[in-house]
Amino acid sequence: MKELKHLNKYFYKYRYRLIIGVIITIVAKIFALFTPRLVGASINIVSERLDGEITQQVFKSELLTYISFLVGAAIMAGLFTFLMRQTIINVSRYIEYDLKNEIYQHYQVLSLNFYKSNRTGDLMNRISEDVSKVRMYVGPAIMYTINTITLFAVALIYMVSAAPKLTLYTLIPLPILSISIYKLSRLINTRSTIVQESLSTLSTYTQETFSGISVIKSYGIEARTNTEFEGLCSENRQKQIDLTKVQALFFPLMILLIGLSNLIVIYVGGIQYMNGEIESIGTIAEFIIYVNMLTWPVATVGWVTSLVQQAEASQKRINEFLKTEPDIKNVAPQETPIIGDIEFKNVSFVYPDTNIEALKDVSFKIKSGKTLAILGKTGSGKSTILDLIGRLYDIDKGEILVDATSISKLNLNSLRESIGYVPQDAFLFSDTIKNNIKFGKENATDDEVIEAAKNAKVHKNIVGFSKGYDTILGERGITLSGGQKQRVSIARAIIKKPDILLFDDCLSAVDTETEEKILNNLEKLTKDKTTIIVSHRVSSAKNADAIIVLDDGKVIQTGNHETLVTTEGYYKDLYTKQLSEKELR
Ligand SMILES: Nc1ncnc2c1ncn2[C@@H]1O[C@H](COP(=O)(O)OP(=O)(O)OP(=O)(O)O)[C@@H](O)[C@H]1O
Repeated sequence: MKELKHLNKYFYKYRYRLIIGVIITIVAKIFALFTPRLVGASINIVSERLDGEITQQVFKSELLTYISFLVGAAIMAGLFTFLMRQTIINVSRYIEYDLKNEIYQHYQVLSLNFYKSNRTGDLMNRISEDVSKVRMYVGPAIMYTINTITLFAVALIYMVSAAPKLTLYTLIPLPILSISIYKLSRLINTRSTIVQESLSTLSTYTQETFSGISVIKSYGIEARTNTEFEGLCSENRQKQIDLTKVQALFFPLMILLIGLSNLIVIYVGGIQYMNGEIESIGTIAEFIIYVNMLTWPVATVGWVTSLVQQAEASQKRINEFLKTEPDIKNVAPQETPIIGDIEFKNVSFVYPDTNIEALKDVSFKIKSGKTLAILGKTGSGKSTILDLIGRLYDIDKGEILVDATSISKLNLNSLRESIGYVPQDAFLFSDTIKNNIKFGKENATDDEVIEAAKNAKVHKNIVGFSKGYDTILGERGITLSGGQKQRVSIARAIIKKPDILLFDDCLSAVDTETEEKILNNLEKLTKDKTTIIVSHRVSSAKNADAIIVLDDGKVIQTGNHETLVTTEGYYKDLYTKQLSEKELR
């Protein structure tokens, strides 16, 4: 129960509703327990009339009274049972909602490293499956426990006062029932987990094949994927059948044990009645109802125990993540205004998960309002520089300064808000184009959206769609071409009018003519902003105020277009190669 202590703050938050729920549960059970007594009394009246002890008139009026009470008690029990669910189960839903939000908000502050070391499926499971299991503890488990305790307490008082010896005999099979249900529930849970795992493998496989459907079709491997899917499906079917087998035992086991208890009541009760140990025949009827009323709560003791165990395990998994501290800490609570001077001083960086040394002793400086281009072979560390400016990772050696202050000392929000970042793989949400652009500035007007799209040279494409800016993009924006996606992504960054703009090879899928037009627009827009353009093309770099060339994490060339085209090295070679390619076209 150690892990479940985390929920105490929520129990406290909803304490009044919970207390009312507990009172309602107790009242509901007290009303429910009137039934056996009233049935017993009604049968006694019948017996007394048969023995001629009371007149027909007394018999009629008493029976009618009992029946009215029976109906009244049933209605009240029903009403309070309804209210019981409305309070306790509702509280469990409130807590489920709070817990989900708590986990989600915590996920948001965790660093990229956390996301790399944990699988997406695992993150999703903890916020959905695990929270649902915890809810079962908060709601049903607590409700059934109060239910069982109240029923037992009240019923036992009634039963012992009516027939103590018979009570003892009646209760004998109940612990057996409870233990068997507990064992069965554990078996059901183990098998359900296996089924869940197989379902998640199946859905991951299906999702991947749908996302990569164009690759599957172009390679003509539909038949192979069909066979693999069938294999996974048949595995899943077998696991489901195994689960159904144990689930199917649940009710027969209960019926068997209820039957056994009924037999004991009739047999022992009958003998006791004949021996005169029990005064009235109605007591036997009363006990039969008690047995039936107590069976389900007793069964739930086993079930609830396994629910609590599962909830404990789930909460443990949730707590593991909630206790994870973000690697990147904000040490400056005050907002820091950013101008945009950037300096790297002997920066080295090793990716913690792969141990790849992506940057080695990198130094460069860029003044606010200037443009820096970074070129270099693939894997040379260009994107890493951009990630480090946004403090997605903290560095091991050296210093990164923004406005002459180490970025680790700047307010993290201010730093990130001052950056407009266009990633290498443009990620668009399944939403309208307009909202995808507005993502950069939530309160942007339509005119601002259009202006940003015009500057990113994508406006004409957008108005070409029948729904224009309201065109919904499919999953990952599949209705747009690669170049269109990149340009929408650029519009999203420039609408924000940030002080620092980072473009990560984001014109690679755009033809050189459009690239030139976009760069011209950007030149105007970024006049007073710090701009870093990562590219493989000289055309994107040639107008930059400064250019650095990276190779294997090291800066191997620094200068501007004019100086670098006249110096032997990577830049000049690239320039010559790309110039001849252009001439060939
Ligand atoms: N998130 C990451 N985790 C671990 N290693 C990484 C990560 N990102 C990049 N690397 C490694 O760091 C090195 C530099 O990668 P980076 O993405 O900065 O290169 P790049 O110059 O931008 O390459 P490209 O031109 O192909 O985009 C590579 O060896 C890469 O494998």
